[in-house]
Amino acid sequence: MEKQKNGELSRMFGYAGKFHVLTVLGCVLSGISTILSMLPFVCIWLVIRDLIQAFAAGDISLATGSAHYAWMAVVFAAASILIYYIALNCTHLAAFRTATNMRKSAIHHIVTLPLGYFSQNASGRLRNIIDDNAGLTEGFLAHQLPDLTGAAVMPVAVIILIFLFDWRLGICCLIPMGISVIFLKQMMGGDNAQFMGKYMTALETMNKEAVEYIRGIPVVKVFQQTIYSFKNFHAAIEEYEKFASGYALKCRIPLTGFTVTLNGTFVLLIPVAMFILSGVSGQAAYENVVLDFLFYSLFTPVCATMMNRIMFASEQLMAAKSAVSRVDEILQEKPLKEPEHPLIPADASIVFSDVSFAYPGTKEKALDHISFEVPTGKTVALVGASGSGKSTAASLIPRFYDVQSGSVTIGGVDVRNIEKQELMKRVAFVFQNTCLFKDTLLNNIKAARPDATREEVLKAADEAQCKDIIDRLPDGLDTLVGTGGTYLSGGENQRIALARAILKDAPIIVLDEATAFADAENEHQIQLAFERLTQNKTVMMIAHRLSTIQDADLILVFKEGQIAERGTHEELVALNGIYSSMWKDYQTSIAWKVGKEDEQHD
Ligand SMILES: Nc1ncnc2c1ncn2[C@@H]1O[C@H](COP(=O)(O)OP(=O)(O)OP(=O)(O)O)[C@@H](O)[C@H]1O
Repeated sequence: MEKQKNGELSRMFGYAGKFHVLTVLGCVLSGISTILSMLPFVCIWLVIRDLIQAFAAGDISLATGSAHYAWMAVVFAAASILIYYIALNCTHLAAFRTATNMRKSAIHHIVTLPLGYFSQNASGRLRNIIDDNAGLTEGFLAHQLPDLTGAAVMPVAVIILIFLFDWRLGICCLIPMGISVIFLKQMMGGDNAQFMGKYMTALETMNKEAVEYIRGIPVVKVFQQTIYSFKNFHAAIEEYEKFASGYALKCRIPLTGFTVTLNGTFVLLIPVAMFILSGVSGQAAYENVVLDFLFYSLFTPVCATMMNRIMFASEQLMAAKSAVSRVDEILQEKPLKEPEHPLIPADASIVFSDVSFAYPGTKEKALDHISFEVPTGKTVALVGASGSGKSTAASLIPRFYDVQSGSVTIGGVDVRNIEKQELMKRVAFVFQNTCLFKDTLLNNIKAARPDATREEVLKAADEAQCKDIIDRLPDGLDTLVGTGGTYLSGGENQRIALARAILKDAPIIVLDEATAFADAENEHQIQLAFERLTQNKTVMMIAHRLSTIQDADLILVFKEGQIAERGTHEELVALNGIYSSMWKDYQTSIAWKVGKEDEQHD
């Protein structure tokens, strides 16, 4: 993976676009607000000094400046709050824009990636990276970054105040701050600097496994299992717990040191003040030391608060840096390579020439030197045991993956030399699991061809035998389906998928186990829809139900990534090999089923 040249912060600014100016402005304002927030302490000190001096002189009316200083304190405090409010508005605006742009960039990029990327990266993980990480960055830029800038101004202000009042007491304030930085470094530096990346990976894995677990809840319920049967989820929780508690344990001592040091400033301040007092003589000098001590007493908690803010902001900075890197990881994934000189296929024939393919990250070949031809308008059926490579072969036609050796051609052109849009126009793919978006049925079917009219959608739905579904739904074609919408059965979902494919009217149809989830009634309707869909098309079809493929022009029997047998139904039955025994098994199962039904009718 290409290494990012710029730091994470500048990449965050990159996402903000022109809005990054607002982040900078917000940080500057936050710094000004911090300085202003210290001035009331100076004013209060001046009020106290005025009062003490007047009191010592025995005439309280001499404290003429007190009211003035008190008002100044109010004005500075109000100005500090107002400026901080404006600062946060600026940083929030920029943060919202940054997070939105991060999400948009990732989502726009993701749709350009080969489909195979999604089988390697679970949806739970991707959602976590895109959504949660953008949220994390938003929180950091909106709140912690301006606080961090404000906090960075603090030591400078303390140093100035050291010279303004008593440098010895000022140093007493600075020493704990300095020591607390050492503890802070222990918490955030060394091995712990890598912690946030590992922690977020553990969190992503846990999210991914949680999604898998929730998807599998029906299995858990039906088979009376417990969470422990989902070992991966359990392991992910334990891994997460290991990181979280491991980090907490590592931070135990430095965090205690940090808190104690910051809150223990008085341990230094009081003896040093007493030491200074022992060295002065005269009431005025005595009063001055007490007044200076009072100032630092007031000021110490402000230093502690600031250092705490720095600590939380530093932690958030680690998280935000890691978040940006994760989103960048997605953006660096290579999109599907577009051909430099795209070619147009002459027809809808498909040719696999000596194709071999192994899934990314695996050594085992899912397809091993596969060759076959499907002339335009003909049907090829792929059969074979589970895991024999049928779906893999089908997925190479629309370039869900690219072959590693050999070639897949459509109309004489290698699919890698066909423009993505052109390829998608030519191939309609009906998946094993049909995904319906949370939208109306109309829009779900229209996804295949967004410019289709309502009439065209209705015609396609009718041809896909969806009329009964539309009539049954409360708002017909305008009924909301998909997650949270009206429920459709597996077979009904597949008929909708077939309606989509009919509407698309692509010359090549790839059907992946289109009847797998259907009951008898649905299967009959799917069969009718399928016949309509495949008229005059080149068809590649994967089916376990041998009844649906007897008329195929070519049947390929897959075994461990290779084609073990090929021919028409009759030829393969006569061959007395794998297909013939599959066919016998199928015949037996049909006979058994018919026998059962007869028994029930008797
Ligand atoms: N995304 C993937 N990553 C890694 N290996 C995979 C992936 N998808 C499939 N495989 C492996 O590739 C081989 C072929 O799988 P494929 O899904 O093509 O078989 P299939 O014949 O279609 O099986 P089924 O009938 O069960 O769908 C199997 O060993 C499978 O485990």
